Amino acid sequence: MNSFSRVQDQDGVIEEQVRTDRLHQLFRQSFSAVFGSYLGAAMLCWLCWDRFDHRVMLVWLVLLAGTSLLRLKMFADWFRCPYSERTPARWERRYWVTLMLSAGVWGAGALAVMPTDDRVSQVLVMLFTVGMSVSAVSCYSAYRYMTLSSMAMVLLPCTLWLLFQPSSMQVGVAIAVLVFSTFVVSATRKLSDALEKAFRLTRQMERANTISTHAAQTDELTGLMNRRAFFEHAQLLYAQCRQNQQPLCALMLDMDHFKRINDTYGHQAGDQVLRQIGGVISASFRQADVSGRLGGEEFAVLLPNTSLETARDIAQQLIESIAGLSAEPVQGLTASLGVASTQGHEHDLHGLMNNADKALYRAKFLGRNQVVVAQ
Ligand SMILES: Nc1nc2c(ncn2[C@@H]2O[C@H](COP(=O)(O)OP(=O)(O)OP(=O)(O)O)[C@@H](O)[C@H]2O)c(=O)[nH]1
Repeated sequence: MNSFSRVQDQDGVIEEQVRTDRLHQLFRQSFSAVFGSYLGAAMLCWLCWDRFDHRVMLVWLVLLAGTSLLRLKMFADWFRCPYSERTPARWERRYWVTLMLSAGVWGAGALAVMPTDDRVSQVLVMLFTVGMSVSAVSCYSAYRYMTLSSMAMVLLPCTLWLLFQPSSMQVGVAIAVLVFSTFVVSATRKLSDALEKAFRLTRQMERANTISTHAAQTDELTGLMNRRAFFEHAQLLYAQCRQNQQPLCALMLDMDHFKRINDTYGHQAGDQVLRQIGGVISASFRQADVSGRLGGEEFAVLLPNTSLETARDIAQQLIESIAGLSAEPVQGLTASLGVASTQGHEHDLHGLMNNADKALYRAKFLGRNQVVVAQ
């Protein structure tokens, strides 16, 4: 994969994360709206009890109760759903459908209960529909299209009806509502843009932080942990093994006559060898093991819950894997290894590493290309 498509890929991941953040925000923001919309309708009915047709009012409230229950069921499913399954692909459509149902019943019901010959009731109904639309801005701002369409479903039926009435007062109210709505519509754009920008910035900062942390901990040449990161992880592993009363083994590896490789084939060939050693180490150990390049051509690995015998066998296999490497034009690569364990010893991490180091130098002293176990 080239760097351009990698960047595109990462941008795609961020876009998906932003979409998911918006969905979570939508669910967080709008739970109370389910009760709010029903209460609004109930309050309007109570205020206009003597002015509305009771049968129409009852049908409206029953239908609204149905859509509210549908929405509550959706929220219950959302809260029960595992975090990993709260994805836009799974929830956006369901949310949209229930919202449209609920807003549609609200808007159509408001028109149905509104008496054609009672101006006071008409103004009250309009007051409530405007109130409902404004609260949609605060509840659904993470999704502009949801805000706008729920506003339209609630507001438009009554407003359009008023707009085509003979009285100038009714037409005036409808025009005022439409003018007012245009301001709200432009506010929704700014609000949802600001939210999206905030989500994107947060995700980009998280990504930059991950990249810089990884860079600060990684040895560029081999891809293994660098010295500092190795000792940070080693401390944690040591404490964990001590707490669980498990043995911890340390392997110290040093390439033999590496200076000769550099001098004979050049520094770049030496770098290539180190890269290959990094590859062998990465491929040879478990996830629970901690490995790193301590500097130059020296590497270390910590093996938790491993006996000294197993660690020695692993070190021997490592020598064989290195001998089998083909790093043209370099031939006959060898390494020396020192192995030590906390088993039967009372030393701390530095004591353990020191013992492995002493064993390594003994391996060098004994002629290199071998494993020596610390006594
Ligand atoms: N190519 C390359 N060489 C490095 C790097 N870091 C250290 N070296 C070289 O590794 C060599 C280490 O040499 P020495 O410490 O004398 O060890 P050696 O030649 O391997 O000898 P023994 O360890 O005694 O077998 C030096 O020449 C360093 O310059 C690196 O990142 N890349």
